[in-house]
Amino acid sequence: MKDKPKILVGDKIVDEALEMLRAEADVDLKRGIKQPELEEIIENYDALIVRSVPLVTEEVIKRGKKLKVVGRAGNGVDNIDLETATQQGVVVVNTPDSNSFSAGEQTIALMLASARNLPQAHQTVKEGGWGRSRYMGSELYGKTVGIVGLGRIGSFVATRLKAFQMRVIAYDPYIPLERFKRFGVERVETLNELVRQSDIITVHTPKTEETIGMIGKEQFQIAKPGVRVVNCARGGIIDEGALAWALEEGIVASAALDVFSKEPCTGNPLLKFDNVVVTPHLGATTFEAQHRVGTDLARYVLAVLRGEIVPNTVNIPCLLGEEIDTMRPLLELAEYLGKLYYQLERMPVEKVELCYYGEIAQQETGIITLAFLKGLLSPVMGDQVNLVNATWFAENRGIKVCERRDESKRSGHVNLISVIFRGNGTKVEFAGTLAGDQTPRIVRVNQYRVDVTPSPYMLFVEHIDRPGVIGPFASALGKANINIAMMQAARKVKGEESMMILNIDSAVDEATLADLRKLGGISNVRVVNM
Ligand SMILES: NC(=O)C1=CN([C@@H]2O[C@H](COP(=O)(O)OP(=O)(O)OC[C@H]3O[C@@H](n4cnc5c(N)ncnc54)[C@H](O)[C@@H]3O)[C@@H](O)[C@H]2O)C=CC1
Ligand SMILES: O=C(O)CCC(=O)C(=O)O
Repeated sequence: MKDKPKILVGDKIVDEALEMLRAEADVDLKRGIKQPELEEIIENYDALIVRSVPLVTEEVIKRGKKLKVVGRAGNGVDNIDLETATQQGVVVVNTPDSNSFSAGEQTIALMLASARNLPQAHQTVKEGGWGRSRYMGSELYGKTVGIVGLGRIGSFVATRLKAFQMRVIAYDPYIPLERFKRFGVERVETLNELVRQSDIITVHTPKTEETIGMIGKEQFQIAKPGVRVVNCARGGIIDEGALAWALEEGIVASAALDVFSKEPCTGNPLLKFDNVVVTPHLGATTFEAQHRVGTDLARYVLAVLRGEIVPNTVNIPCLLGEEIDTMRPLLELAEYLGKLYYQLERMPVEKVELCYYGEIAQQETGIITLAFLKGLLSPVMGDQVNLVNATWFAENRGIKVCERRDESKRSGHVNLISVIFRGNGTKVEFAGTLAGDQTPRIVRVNQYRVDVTPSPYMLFVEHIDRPGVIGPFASALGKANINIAMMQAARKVKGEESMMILNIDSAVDEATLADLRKLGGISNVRVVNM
């Protein structure tokens, strides 16, 4: 019996999620695990589950010799070294949709709390005071809110703030105008334009090289006096030093922060300002979000461990849940076409051209190309290659990969994947399609038109097209007790070099192969295992 996979859970996830994991795996829960311990024990685990801590560094991933998947219970993956995970073939999955409502609501809660001085007033009353005049606030009604990043959370915040009758403007150069229209948001062309017009600025981008410090001194210098800022995305998107300066200068009326460049944020200079409202990274901390995050992630991690493709895989092209089912047969076909190459040919590959014809050309083909590369490299690299690192391995082996899409049908097929391999000045071509029942079929092997269903044991035989060749070949297999399930002969020109492809029911041993190769009219016999 196969050993159960081992999963290390490095932070709190809901009990229901733990139960789901325990049904299929051995689970160790080490809430709040520290870096040195993580590095020491990670080699024992197939999967690691984290929240925004601990850091999943290069060291952690490289030491995780068995590690197949890192699950992030939440959205931001800035605590995971994605590059190393990708190189090592470790799948990184997250649950970006599961906590958006909570993070969006926290943003609005923070916005209101800081505009109305709620935490400060609360504290005064608790301490026996009253002091109503000290806590004069501002309405949201009629104000302009500037949203930086109109993704999941930004758009959630936009639609809620419209109900407050605010004017909502947004800056997000990476999304089409249609998305702004859908949420009734005015698009501004530049960040500075957003800053100039906003009474409140709220940031909702990921933390990237481009977004770190994007609201900095330059922006505070052109902002409306009395601007308020909210950061419920990632610490440092609003530059903390520049914010402290703008608070000192009285440019910023208030700031509300759920996230910090260093967390926990003990000792952060922003804490000394009365008009800075803070929470300890609570955006996703609701019962509902944690339930969704935990159970969604448990499902994804277990599926990856079973070898399935899941939505929200961060380091392969993103697929939606329902797309995966449509894609599965195409991925299988592409992998077969890849697997065929090094089993039939010896020429080193310099360039691969994948051409997607027909309906398939309308699909997101990136992942199909990955499946092809996985198939291509696995006969020479074994299990270490997977969808995640296939591109990296191909690049490292100097294989250039090009994709082309053409929506017209080719050779009468509704879908066709054609692959041309180039190297040493020569060219090899395979093509495949899906039959009506969605089973993968190989329909071209170089100049031969065929129609073959890939199977675990196959023989590709080059022979002369003349009587008395195929019969003895089949008899020799029979004598070796190897059953032929299917057989197909293809030729270009009558009487010349031809190809026969056989699906057989068991492996052929070396001695039988040697006998087959000696038969009259046979020029080459190659074994293909799919
Ligand atoms: N405080 C908390 O507990 C939580 C924080 N988050 C954080 O919230 C942020 C937003 O999350 P989602 O909305 O789910 O992400 P998302 O990926 O759906 O949206 C991000 C948007 O930012 C835009 N963007 C990227 N670079 C930009 C730039 N330079 N200028 C303007 N726009 C840019 C993208 O085009 C995209 O539309 C992330 O940083 C995430 O980690 C998410 C959940 C909980
Ligand atoms: O609660 C957490 O783990 C952090 C949530 C978060 O920041 C995220 O999902 O990006």
